[in-house]
Amino acid sequence: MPSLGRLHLITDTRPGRDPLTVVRAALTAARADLVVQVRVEDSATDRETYDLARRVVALCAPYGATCLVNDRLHVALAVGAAGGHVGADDLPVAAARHVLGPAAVLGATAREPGTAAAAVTAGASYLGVGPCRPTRTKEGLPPPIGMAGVRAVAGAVDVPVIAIGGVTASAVPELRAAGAYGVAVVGALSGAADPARATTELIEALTC
Ligand SMILES: Cc1ncc(COP(=O)(O)OP(=O)(O)O)c(N)n1
Ligand SMILES: Cc1ncsc1CCOP(=O)(O)O
Ligand SMILES: [Mg+2]
Repeated sequence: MPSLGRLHLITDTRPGRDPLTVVRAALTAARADLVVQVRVEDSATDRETYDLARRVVALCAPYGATCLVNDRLHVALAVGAAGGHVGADDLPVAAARHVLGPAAVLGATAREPGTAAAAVTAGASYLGVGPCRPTRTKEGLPPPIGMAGVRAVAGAVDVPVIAIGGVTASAVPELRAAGAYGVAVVGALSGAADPARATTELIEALTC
């Protein structure tokens, strides 16, 4: 399996956003270092999710970038995505691994070392860890775990830790120092005036 990209762009499908324009811009800057996670609103239909994911897979392919699908693993399989991401309200990790198969990339959300280690045992190939900082992008989240929380999880597992929640380029050095392998962002790219430039800044912070 190729190594996991360090910058995960999660699509912002809130009203008024233009996720495909942001994906295109990020791909030109990050190329194969980019992982695009297709994440839609809960109210989106499977058909809408499929149509978006199919387009993201096609955009990623020429760059060798990775496309994952959040929650809806049947969509991941249908569009030929590299894998998916599951959390507490989704299929259990072992069931997700069963659905996707042994070669797929499978991410799982974790906030503390015990659940993180259990997710890896169940078949997760990376962990999404957070929210590490305050964010307004998703409602109903538990309190941020901070750098100490990221460090605790990273110390407990041997798979890549992807920090999520309020991540900006300026936060990347302390996240890396805490053991994060990479970061997942919505607002840092979706809300950027120049998403390609913002992508370059994140990649430089992640690879310097
Ligand atoms: C990389 C990454 N980490 C965490 C999440 C959150 O997943 P989940 O807890 O299932 O919440 P939703 O995104 O489904 O609302 C993620 N998507 N990606
Ligand atoms: C889906 C999700 N899960 C935890 S934080 C988050 C949203 C992260 O968005 P942002 O990068 O804008 O803080
Ligand atoms: Mg989920």
